[in-house]
Amino acid sequence: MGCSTSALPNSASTTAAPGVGVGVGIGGNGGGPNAPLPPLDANEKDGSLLFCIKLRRSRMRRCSCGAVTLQQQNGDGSTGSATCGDNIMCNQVLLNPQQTKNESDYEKLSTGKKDSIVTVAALGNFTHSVVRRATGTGSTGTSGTSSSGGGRPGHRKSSLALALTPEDEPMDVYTRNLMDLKYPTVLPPNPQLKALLVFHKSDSICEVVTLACQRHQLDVTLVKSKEEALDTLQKSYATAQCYHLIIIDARSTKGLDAEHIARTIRHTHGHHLTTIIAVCKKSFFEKDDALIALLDAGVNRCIAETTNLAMCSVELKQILHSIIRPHNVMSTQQALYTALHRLKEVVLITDDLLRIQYANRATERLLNMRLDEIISKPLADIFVSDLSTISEQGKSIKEFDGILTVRRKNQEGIPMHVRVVPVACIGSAPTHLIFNFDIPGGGMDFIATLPQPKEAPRGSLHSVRRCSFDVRSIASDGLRRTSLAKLTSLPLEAPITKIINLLSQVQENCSADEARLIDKVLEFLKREGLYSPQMKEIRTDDPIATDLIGALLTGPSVYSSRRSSNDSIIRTGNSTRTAIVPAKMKANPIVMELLEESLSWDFDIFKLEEITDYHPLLYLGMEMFRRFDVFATLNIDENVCKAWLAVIEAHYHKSNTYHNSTHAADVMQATGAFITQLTNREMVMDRMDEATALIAAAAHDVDHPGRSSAFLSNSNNPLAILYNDLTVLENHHAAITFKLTLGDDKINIFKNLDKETYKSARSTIIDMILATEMTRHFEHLAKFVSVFGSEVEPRELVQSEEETSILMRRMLIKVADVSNPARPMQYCIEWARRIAEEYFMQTDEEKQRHLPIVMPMFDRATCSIPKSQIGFIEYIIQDMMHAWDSFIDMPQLITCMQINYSQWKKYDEQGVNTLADIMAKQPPVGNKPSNSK
Ligand SMILES: Nc1ncnc2c1ncn2[C@@H]1O[C@@H]2COP(=O)(O)O[C@H]2[C@H]1O
Repeated sequence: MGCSTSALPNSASTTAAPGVGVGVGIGGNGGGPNAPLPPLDANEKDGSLLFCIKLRRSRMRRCSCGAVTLQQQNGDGSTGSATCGDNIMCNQVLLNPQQTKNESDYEKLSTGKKDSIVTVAALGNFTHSVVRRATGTGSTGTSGTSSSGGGRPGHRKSSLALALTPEDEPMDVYTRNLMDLKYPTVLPPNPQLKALLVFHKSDSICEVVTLACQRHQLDVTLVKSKEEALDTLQKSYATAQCYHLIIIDARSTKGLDAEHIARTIRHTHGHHLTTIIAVCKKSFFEKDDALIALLDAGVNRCIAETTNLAMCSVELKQILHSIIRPHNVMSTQQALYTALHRLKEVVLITDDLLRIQYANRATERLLNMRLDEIISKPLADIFVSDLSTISEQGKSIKEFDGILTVRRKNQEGIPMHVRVVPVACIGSAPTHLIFNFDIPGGGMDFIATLPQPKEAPRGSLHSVRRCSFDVRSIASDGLRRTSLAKLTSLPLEAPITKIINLLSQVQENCSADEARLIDKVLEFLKREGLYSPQMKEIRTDDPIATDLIGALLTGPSVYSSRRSSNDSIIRTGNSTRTAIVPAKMKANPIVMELLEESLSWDFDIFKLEEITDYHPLLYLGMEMFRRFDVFATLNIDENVCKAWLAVIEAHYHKSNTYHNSTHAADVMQATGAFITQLTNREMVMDRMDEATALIAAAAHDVDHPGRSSAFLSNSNNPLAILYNDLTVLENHHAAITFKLTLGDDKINIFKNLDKETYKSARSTIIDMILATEMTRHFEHLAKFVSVFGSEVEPRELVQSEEETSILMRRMLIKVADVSNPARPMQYCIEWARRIAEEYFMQTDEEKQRHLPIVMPMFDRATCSIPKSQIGFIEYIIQDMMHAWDSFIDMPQLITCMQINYSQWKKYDEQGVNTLADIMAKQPPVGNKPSNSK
């Protein structure tokens, strides 16, 4: 738990911000404790001083004297406010735009000298009121005499100064400096800055850092361990708070692993703009490796330890200026993008070579094109008019204003009034040109009368830009979906999506009552069951592909009629396997070296299998758990996780050539790689989602008997009886995972979760494991494509954001489960060999026991492995990989898949068919799996 600074020594000395907020603008005030009031400037008349109040919608406002004023927005627009204190002159008064009309309201608030509202100024979207401040004795200069302010008597905080950093600025009061006006940007949010200090002991260095933070009016929380730090961040996330600055003690790795903490924080949702500082030993600065490792882990700056408060304070001040302030400003760009995107006016931005870099939604509508048809195109493609004048003008940094004819898709040109503004982003030559189109007749009505693009995803190329969101917010980020545009071209759109699209369109133009009814209809239509797959017709003359695809995608009923009378029951996994946890697992340097690459797509899982003596899941699992901080998320000891992995691994059958613990480790590895890529794309899953995804991956095939569900049904296996032939294996994998886990306290990784969290984790894990069942493959894929590739907002297609997240997690594990055809070729071939061998063994047993033969073509004597792989890729893998790549942006999946596909085609042409043929061409990777249990 984090301890508040009140527990720290000297925490009381936080009141003043010495030497900051030098008054250089309107109403500037030195702001230091003893700073004199600034001289009157040209704006002052009759002893009055002008200053700015930015009007905001928030209800709680802090007056500069430190008290909080409550603003009540009344229905009629008037504002009822409480004053800040007992007869104290308040030098900020909280106004809304309506209030500015009513000076008397304001006067009522100022119970001392009267301030008055002089004018209202508008800057961008924000309205500012210029307020004439009463001066003279008893005025604001002495407001600090209030006991409510918490400031020293006579001290006036820097609230009226032109603040240099947000922390210098008082809440809700901004003055704009010249740079802001010249290079307009959205002013950053201006909350109380919070610092999280991670020091494992409160020594003199920690004390000095704390004091320096307090000097700069940071709200400090001190924690002593990585777990506490992450816990505090997680809690702050839940309460929509944030830490702007995190300072980690990096002086020794004994107490804290600063590098790991920094990396974890940096990968945690919402922390890409958090400033992370490492306090290092002075000696670290003599050699660069330790510091570079910290910086690579996401630390913004390393500072040397010091017991000198002044030095530390200056260092901190520089950080506030040069990192935190720009980060705060950067964080506001999202608002600008959103505003631009939603603008009814047509805005388009090109680079200096007139290639389109950005187009807002209105541009799509105007041009009747989808974003992927617009972005990166030469501007000349969308104009009939000659553009040479513009480019000439652009080079000499002049604006253009004139009539140009725009070419709509498949239509004749439309003359438009176009204004072009060149902008220089770096250097003085224009790097970008902003195009603003005036619509003839004005307004959006004109655009609405134009035929609209049929399948335009409502997004922009900025989907690829870094956007802050987690999977749950996918629904609210229209931008994100552009890269999914190509999904709509997959032949998988469920008819239901079309219906919802049409109804949503009708809804826009109907009465309120009709709209309500349509809402109800939509609610029904969004229910899960209606997303029956529009299954791709299997058009293949190849009997092997037909066999395989049929067996994978069809339910058990097909086989039930083929049951033979002399079916027997096979024994399924032994639930009392003993797990051997290698005692020295950490000490093996070869394993550790290999695991360094454990998030890479070409990770050698077969080598891991070999060097861990068939314990790849234990080693890989611990590495994944460590990397994704599962121990902290589950609040569980590492040894419990280790024991859990060992038991789960022991319940995978070594005798299976494919469905063994190496496959589980492989799926877990792919899951880790996908989570990392989602994080890179800032589509962050929360920590619990990551943990449950990894657990589901590790356990998703546990106790697999090496035979398919159809085989179990055909052979009256007790599991098939238990689960009524429905999703037999996956139900068993999920059930046995929890049976094993809950059955032994020593491996119960969930034991420290509260009831609700456990319930939700359990449900996620079960859902993910069940999603690996192939009979619902097209259903899952169709829904994923429908929701993430649709032009309709995802939230309009699903019941809830949680459902969106579920769809994503299902696809994640599905792709991980059958990612082997998209792995580097040598691994892909080895997996194909292993699955073929397992299928052959099933066929052998079916023959031997006179059971129906589920895949007759998978006979070791005759089967063509390349043909089976070609079919598998064409019918199962290809569309799914494209869909997933569109979502996650991992082009190597597609590249590998295409290379493998070509290789299988080549083998097929060469007549390289049987396992023996393949082996001759491509010897197995790693050790051959043992065939004995
Ligand atoms: N390379 C492959 N070739 C053929 N079938 C495969 C291949 N990889 C995975 N599968 C099948 O896809 C199924 C996915 O779910 P399972 O792991 O239960 O069982 C898997 C295999 O039956």
